[in-house]
Amino acid sequence: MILDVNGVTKVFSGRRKSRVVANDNLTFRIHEGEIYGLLGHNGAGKTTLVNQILGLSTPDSGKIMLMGESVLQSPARARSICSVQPQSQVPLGLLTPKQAVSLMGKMRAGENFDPKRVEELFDALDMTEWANTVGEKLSGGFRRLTSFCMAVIAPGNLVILDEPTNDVDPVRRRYLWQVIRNLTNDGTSVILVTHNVVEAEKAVDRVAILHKGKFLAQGTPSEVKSSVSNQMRIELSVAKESAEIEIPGWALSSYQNGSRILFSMDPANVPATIDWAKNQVDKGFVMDYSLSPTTIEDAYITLTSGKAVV
Ligand SMILES: Nc1ncnc2c1ncn2[C@@H]1O[C@H](COP(=O)(O)OP(=O)(O)OP(=O)(O)O)[C@@H](O)[C@H]1O
Repeated sequence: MILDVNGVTKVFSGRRKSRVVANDNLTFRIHEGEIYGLLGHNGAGKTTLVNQILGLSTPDSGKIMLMGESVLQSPARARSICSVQPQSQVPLGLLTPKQAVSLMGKMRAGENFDPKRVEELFDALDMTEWANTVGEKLSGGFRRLTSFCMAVIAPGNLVILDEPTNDVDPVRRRYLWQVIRNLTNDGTSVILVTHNVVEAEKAVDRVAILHKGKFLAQGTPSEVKSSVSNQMRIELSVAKESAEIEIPGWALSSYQNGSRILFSMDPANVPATIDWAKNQVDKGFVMDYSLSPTTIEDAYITLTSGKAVV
């Protein structure tokens, strides 16, 4: 096992003697070669948890063991076992991606650093063309990819990636997930910290949903989904954002975000749903629709809103 987090609680003091329970009795384990998704809204407690795994802050109670030893007893060891891509952009200044990634490789691997690995990584992410462009002239996406390469050039046993695909285009996102999967094939474990539930569903082996410091669900994406429902969902793009679509009788729950509307339904009602959706398109109320089993995004919304959404 790489990481064993047991009953970790961290409390901050807020304004006027208030207390913020940023992590509330969190327990989970990560095995070799596993990608573990940590999902949660802003302020859910993800960074607080990561900082404690890295030995940058101390739990008020509970234990964190990294590869069999307590982080508390040896925070420096924890930082050498973990490689991190922070959420904020790394200030590259006048360094090029090639210089920054090579520097990090030399710092982490010393004499074992192989410069060919930098070329392989840039090639895998289709960024060779930008390898020698100074940081301040790079787009946000290439800066993010450079920061990702710095985290994985000489990875520790546990790689922690905080929103690694922010600003990255869809094609390179796919390349990036492939690089991550290849890392895990060599036994490296990954914690993926993200708000992007849809993307995480495809990438992770197991997932935890963190909300207001507590885990609301943990397991494989299928386990988390089935803990909430085994329903179907229809997603609609309405023609006008202001359009108010009447909630159909078969809808078990509904959710609207701008021009996107989701309804959940019992699988037995799929034929009626398709007829209804075609009718909405014919009337010009709906631009298009898609029908699918409920996703982890639905489970996430249901769990974190406390409401029966799709
Ligand atoms: N040093 C601190 N002092 C007081 N409160 C803090 C401190 N650090 C975090 N908090 C509070 O703890 C809670 C969890 O914060 P945390 O940064 O861990 O959330 P997060 O899930 O990483 O959020 P985001 O996705 O926005 O980065 C928040 O309510 C935050 O205001």
